[in-house]
Amino acid sequence: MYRLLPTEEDAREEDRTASGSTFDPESSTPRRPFQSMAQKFKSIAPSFLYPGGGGNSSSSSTNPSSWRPWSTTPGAGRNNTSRSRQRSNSNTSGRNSRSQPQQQSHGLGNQPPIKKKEYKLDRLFTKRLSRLLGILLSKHSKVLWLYIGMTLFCCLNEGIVYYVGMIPSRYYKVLNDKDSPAFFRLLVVSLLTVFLAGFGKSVIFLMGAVLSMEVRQSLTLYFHRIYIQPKLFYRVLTMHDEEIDNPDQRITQDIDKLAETLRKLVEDLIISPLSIGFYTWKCWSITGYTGPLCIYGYFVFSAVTSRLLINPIVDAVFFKESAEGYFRFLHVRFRQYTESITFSRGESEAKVAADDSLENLMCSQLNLIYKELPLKFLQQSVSYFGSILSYVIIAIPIFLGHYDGMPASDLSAIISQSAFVSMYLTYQFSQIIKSGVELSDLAGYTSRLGQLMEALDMLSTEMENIAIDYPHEESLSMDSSIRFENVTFSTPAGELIVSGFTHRFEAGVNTVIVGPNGSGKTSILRVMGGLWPVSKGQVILPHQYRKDVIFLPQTPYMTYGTLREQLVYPHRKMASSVTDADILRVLKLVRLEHLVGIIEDFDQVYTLDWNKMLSPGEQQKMAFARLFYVKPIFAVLDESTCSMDNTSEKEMFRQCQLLNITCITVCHQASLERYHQQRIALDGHGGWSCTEISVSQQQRPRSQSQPYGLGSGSSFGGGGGGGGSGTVSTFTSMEPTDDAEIDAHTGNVDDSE
Ligand SMILES: Nc1ncnc2c1ncn2[C@@H]1O[C@H](COP(=O)(O)OP(=O)(O)OP(=O)(O)O)[C@@H](O)[C@H]1O
Repeated sequence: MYRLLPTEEDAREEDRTASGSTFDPESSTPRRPFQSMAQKFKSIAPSFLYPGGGGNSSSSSTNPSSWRPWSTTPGAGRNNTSRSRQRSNSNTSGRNSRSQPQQQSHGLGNQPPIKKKEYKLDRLFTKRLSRLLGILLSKHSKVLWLYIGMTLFCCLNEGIVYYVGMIPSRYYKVLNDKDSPAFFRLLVVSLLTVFLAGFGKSVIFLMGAVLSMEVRQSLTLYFHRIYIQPKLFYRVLTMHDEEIDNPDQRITQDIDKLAETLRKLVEDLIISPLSIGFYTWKCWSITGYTGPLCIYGYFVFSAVTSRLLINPIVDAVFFKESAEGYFRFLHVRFRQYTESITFSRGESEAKVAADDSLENLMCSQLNLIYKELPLKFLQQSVSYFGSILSYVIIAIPIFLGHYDGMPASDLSAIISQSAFVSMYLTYQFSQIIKSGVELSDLAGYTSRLGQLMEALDMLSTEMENIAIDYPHEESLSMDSSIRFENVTFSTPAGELIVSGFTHRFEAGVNTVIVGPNGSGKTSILRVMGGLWPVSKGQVILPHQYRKDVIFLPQTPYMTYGTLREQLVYPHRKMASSVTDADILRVLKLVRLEHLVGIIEDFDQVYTLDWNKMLSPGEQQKMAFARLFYVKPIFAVLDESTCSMDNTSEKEMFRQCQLLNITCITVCHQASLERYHQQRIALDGHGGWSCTEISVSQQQRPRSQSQPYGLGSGSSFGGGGGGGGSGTVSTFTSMEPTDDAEIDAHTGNVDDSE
């Protein structure tokens, strides 16, 4: 069966077990000021929150050279079994890598330290941001046009804002002069301009919101394109889940937050250079050089101080987002495994895990809040002090006597103008300082997305190299067999699974693959499907491989949609060509006719309900319905009938035979042999054997059939434990398994039919 990799939760559970301690949120130390909180966060956060930590730099997520061993390098040659094993020994990879850092960091107070300088505003950030901006600002992108439109509109609005800013000084003048007609004219004009300024601001807000949406859409589409790719998707989620935590969260949430942050930055800063130039000139003309000098000095001081305060925030944002992803992931898993948890009465353990994860999240959030505090303080002080500064600036020329002899009405107008101009200039600068927080958020999100992009790049290169070094060739002839020629392959952790496997899966000859747990039965299918590379040999697939070979996993994927779409999954576009008669025919073949009474009609869309409406056995039948609709040459079945009753199971194989579908079956029930003509047995140490299943064996009642591993006369090809291929040994080394019991137990029922 397809093996679920240990998740972070499993890892942490192992971690706790190893340390002999259980985290109890109730008894954990009370929250103390920032330092102790951060320490506590470090101590309880899962190790994946510290990429490359634990003093074990080889597991760093950002260091390409430390990528997991299974990856191939350009031009890597064949015969790398021993090399991959070497690599697996020297690297913290695969299953070993999961436990190693945990052993170092187990318990609650022995976590590896945060790599303080990992995420900050540096060259790497600039590189990653430029790449993201490159995606956004490509030639025909709407983002570019929105940005240009927003810039123009902001410039226009700035003109109106300046006009509004000058209105008070004109009021001072007309009021001082007691000029009533001028006052009423000014009133009308000011009302109109204020209205225009308000309208301008709301249009800018609208454009900003659309811009943020477009940014999100463009980036998400880009990530969908590079992430949801054949095989690569699988590799990220199953083999690189340690390096890239929660890619789903990065795509669904981090991009959204990045888009929102970019919107704020653009809105705040889009025309800052223009406004700063203009208001510097205006300020100079009113106050002389002292005004701009004071404001610029003030800005430089604030900018340097805020720069120092930003870097720690970038780290904190990154870790908070990781903790957020983990927390959400845990709840998704609860939903997914709700029944298993309830059956095993695991609710309290689930609660502890959820509380624990929430505690991590709260710690990282508090950590972020504390780290943002000094910056917030600086920002607030900068903006309040700015208003005082504007009066200090005009005070200088007044006290120096530059405006001596000027009428009071003119002087008050000048004071008002100067106050507005210098306040607006400091405001522009304070916006830049304020953007510091946004910039630190942006850097955090950029790191997370940058990491994902880099990992995906690396994996696609890996995939290309796999394609070059270990080709899964599609046969050029019309030969419809699947051929393994001297194939050797290992697990991602480098453990040899099968050595020198040579076999021809012929159409019309059903083959069963058997062996103890973990011996590599599913892995042979993974190699056949091109999910795993081989280190030696070749796999040759039928000419129309995609059409002729269909894989049925133990837990089929129930797609969201109509029954019609369910049936043609994954070829949704074909749904319209499926007639109602087709549906009824295949439902009957798999004994799911009762569905017709359950669903409203064949075009009614169902989402999660498919999993609720169909039991695991029925879901497996639905997978067979897809198979019977497509009628390929080969059906590759990975324990695909394990949840079915015996009668249904028998019926599925009978239908396969009637429809000329050849089965390649991985299974544990020896009873299934009766539907096959060939048996491939794996010993779990690289050895394998292939034997014919005699007619008498096929028809023997199940209670008398031998359990796997005891078939006399079988012989191994390949080297047990990685020995030279071609050695022959008897099959007796394999232990009898529980299959005998299952067999005897279920056999009676079946045989009675
Ligand atoms: N993604 C992975 N990373 C590391 N090792 C893996 C991975 N997937 C599978 N393995 C290892 O490969 C070996 C073979 O696994 P496989 O799933 O092929 O076994 P199987 O014979 O199908 O087992 P079962 O009978 O339990 O279904 C196992 O030791 C397993 O731990």
